[in-house]
Amino acid sequence: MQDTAAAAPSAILDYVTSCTLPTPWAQFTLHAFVEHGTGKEHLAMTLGDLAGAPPLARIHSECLTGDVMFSQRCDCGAQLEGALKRIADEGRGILLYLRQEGRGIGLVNKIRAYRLQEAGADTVEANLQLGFHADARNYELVLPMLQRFGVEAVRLMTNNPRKIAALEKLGIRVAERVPLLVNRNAFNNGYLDTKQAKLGHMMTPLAEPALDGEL
Ligand SMILES: Nc1nc2c(ncn2[C@@H]2O[C@H](COP(=O)(O)OP(=O)(O)OP(=O)(O)O)[C@@H](O)[C@H]2O)c(=O)[nH]1
Ligand SMILES: [Zn+2]
Repeated sequence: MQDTAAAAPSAILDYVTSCTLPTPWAQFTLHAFVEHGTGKEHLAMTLGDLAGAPPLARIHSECLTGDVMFSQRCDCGAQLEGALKRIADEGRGILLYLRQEGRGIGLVNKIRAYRLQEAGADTVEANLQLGFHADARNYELVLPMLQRFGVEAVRLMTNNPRKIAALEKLGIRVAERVPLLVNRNAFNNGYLDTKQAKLGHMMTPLAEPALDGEL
């Protein structure tokens, strides 16, 4: 059964239900959405009152290997943890967890792409060799998800200029970009350099105090 929704129904996904989610850093509320057509289950984690000034926000793309299995090939797990810690520090914010694994190509294809990377391709070349775009993600779900919480503008934790452009195209104002530079290591150094060189990621040093393990 669907809970009573505060926002108008969306044509592309349903808000279903929520529960409290205690984490090491704060007690969040976890919200479940189901996308029409694909049936994919997308999540939001919220903390505090989101009305008023643009809240701190993270739009996180699923990375099972990084978020769950502690993979050091990428920076995803550390970014997820860093984003939740920052929201907890402010006592207010929202994280959307979008099920677009492997920049939208899925887990099995990401593993194929990793295998090609072991043979010398970089992260972009591997996607292209498999017949995919370098980045196959779509952010259209973000608008109805944020609308569910009355959020029209955000302070976005990201290094990805294409994510900012995608949100602004949807009509979501990015009031500020908050860099999220975490866990550069011997295994993901080349991957992060390729993201900067070929995907335009902004790998600038932070102008604010670093989190544990942050660059
Ligand atoms: N296809 C592919 N996907 C990858 C690879 N490494 C990580 N990913 C996926 O990339 C997504 C995260 O993309 P990133 O570019 O790290 O981060 P972003 O969300 O675009 O940018 P930030 O907001 O700065 O973190 C997740 O869906 C990961 O599963 C890879 O080598 N190949
Ligand atoms: Zn990852």
